[in-house]
Amino acid sequence: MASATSSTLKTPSVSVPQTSTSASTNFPPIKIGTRRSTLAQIQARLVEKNLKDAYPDRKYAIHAILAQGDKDKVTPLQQLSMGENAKSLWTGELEDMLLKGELDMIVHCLKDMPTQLPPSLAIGCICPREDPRDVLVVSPRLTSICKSLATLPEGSTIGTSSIRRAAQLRRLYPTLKFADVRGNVGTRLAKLDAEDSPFAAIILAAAGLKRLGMGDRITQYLSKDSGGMLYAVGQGALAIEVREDDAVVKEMLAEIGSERTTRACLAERALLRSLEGGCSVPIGVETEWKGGKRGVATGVEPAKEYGKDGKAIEEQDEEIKDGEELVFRTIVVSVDGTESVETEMTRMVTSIADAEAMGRDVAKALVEKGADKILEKINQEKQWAAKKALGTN
Ligand SMILES: NCc1[nH]cc(CCC(=O)O)c1CC(=O)O
Repeated sequence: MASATSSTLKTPSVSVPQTSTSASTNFPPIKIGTRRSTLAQIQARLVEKNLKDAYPDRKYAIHAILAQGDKDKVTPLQQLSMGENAKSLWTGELEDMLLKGELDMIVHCLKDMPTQLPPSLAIGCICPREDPRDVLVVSPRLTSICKSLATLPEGSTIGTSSIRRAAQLRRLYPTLKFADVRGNVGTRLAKLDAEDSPFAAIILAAAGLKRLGMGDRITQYLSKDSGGMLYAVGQGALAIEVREDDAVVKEMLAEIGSERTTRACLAERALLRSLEGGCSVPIGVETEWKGGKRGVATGVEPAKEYGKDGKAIEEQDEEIKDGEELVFRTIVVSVDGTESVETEMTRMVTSIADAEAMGRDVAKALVEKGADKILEKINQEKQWAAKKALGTN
């Protein structure tokens, strides 16, 4: 992000108070909401810093709120996120506060945001994406002999609560076992490191570890070409939720959003929205901008380094170049890993509408290849499991 001195303040179309008159500093602070975890608070500070660089004369205040999903550590995630609860579990309180004006924006991991937001709330911007990949973190007991999924001892137990992660790995590594591991990133690492830990390794998002300054725990980066794993829709990107009618805050956020990340992530979310029937869909994606004038393949957001304080070390948010195309890969896998459907599509994406159309077309391509049958079966199994848990079956 631009530093405070070098940032170019474009003339906003609405009046964003930002001049260095004494009046502007008297405006109430912009209230930034976030969850209470260390990672959530680092992410909120990152957004605050980017806003400060663009609008140095405004004041900001971070409100870290304990979410329902953080309080309940017992109920299995799959169950907590069923039906009615799906939308409010992590963000319900924060959204209520935003609607009441007690907050002006909420910083979210885009991955955790439902594809449909409550009425009168909207995504104000999507910030430059961190590394979107999943990673393998091997137990310290094994790191000297195991550097990858392929070299883990047969029968090893991998900690992950994500059916997307487990299903993709079952497909390629049928001898591995999987078990739930819950809690924030620090808790999961502690469970892996414990003397009596049942886990040989866990799977985490690179983005969270890097933002926490714990990138040194990464044993293997996973991708289609390494380990055969595609990431979750929106993984690695931060999204800012706002009141739809708050023109001032939206205008401010336009300064810190990323065109590249926004188009790639909105394509991913349009795909998910097209496929889901009320339940979360275990789908892996990989999006990448390729070609154009630079002529080199780059990630969605070229590798950006974060310091231990979570601040971006290097500025990196170039516009999309002429001729650059979005490569969009997907996989849908049955829970047991025995059935799978994959697609790859490459297209010029010159607007958000283009991006969303591409996402919908990718969904069609997946359905044509039979992904709907895999998803239908998963939804049936989930509903059955939920009924059983509630004692109605
Ligand atoms: N499901 C929890 C969650 N939500 C976002 C991240 C990581 C950061 C990100 O994707 O932006 C994580 C942790 C993880 O999956 O390892």
